Amino acid sequence: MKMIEVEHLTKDYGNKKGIFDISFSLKKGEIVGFIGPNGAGKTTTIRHLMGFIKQQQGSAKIMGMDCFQEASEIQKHVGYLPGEISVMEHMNGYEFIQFIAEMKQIKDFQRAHELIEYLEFDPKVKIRKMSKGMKQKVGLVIAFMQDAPLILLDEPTSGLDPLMQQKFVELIQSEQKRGKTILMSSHIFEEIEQTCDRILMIKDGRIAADEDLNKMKLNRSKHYEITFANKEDAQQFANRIPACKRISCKVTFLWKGDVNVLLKELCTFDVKDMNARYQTLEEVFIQYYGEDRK
Ligand SMILES: Nc1ncnc2c1ncn2[C@@H]1O[C@H](COP(=O)(O)OP(=O)(O)OP(=O)(O)O)[C@@H](O)[C@H]1O
Repeated sequence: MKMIEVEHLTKDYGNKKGIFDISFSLKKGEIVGFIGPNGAGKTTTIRHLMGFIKQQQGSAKIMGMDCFQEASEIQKHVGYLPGEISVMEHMNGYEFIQFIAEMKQIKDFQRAHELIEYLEFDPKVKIRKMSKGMKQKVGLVIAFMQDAPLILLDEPTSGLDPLMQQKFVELIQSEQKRGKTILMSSHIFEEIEQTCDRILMIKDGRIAADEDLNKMKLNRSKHYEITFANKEDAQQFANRIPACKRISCKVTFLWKGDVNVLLKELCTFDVKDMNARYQTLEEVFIQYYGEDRK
């Protein structure tokens, strides 16, 4: 059975806004990044999965259950971090976590305590006095404390500093080892690259890409930057390399073939410096799906 199964899901808000004919599924144990520009439809899709919105067409199922009709049953099995956390400002962090735990009938607080310690924040601070990042940590504790098999995270690292973003990445990696299935929306390719097996890209309310990241990593090219002793050499070399760019003595290009072919070409020139690195995931996406992917 699929953990998530979305088929032809549509919610038309008018003016070309909403989500249109969205289909995808997640198997148990998959960690999937949901990426797309502001307003693309990520939150709308996730809110359908949580049963907060009724679809106009199509269907959304979690563990075989209809997301809207069986929302309360589904929420028992799903950890959820909303994009915007609406919290009880008068409570402190711990009181709020307890309040949600009671609603979700969670009896064991061990995991919540572990997460509070891991995310390094003081849960006794009143929520109204918390920074955005601290509130986000409260939201993360709530999403993970239930030890649910499926976790939906809407912009999980928004407001977190780089150190905490890294801790978040490690948290996802350890949850994956524990067999969790996770769908997380993000604007940050690097974060998706570090944590996910698959990437779903949404644009203008439609799925624009559904790619296996490991296959994509195997297929990516290397980005070379070569500095020649003079402009003439740089130009002569550039004439032999398709789709390269030359600025003064420097030539940059992508290369996927046999590196020996490249080295043979290069040895006839006076090379001053050479840098090579794998393309980033973001660069691969720009290459496949165009500059306007965001
Ligand atoms: N209740 C609503 N009524 C009308 N339009 C809406 C409603 N909810 C969302 N929209 C519109 O639908 C589109 C998709 O919004 P959504 O919040 O799903 O995008 P998103 O991909 O999560 O964006 P972001 O990255 O900014 O959070 C946006 O244009 C938004 O303005």
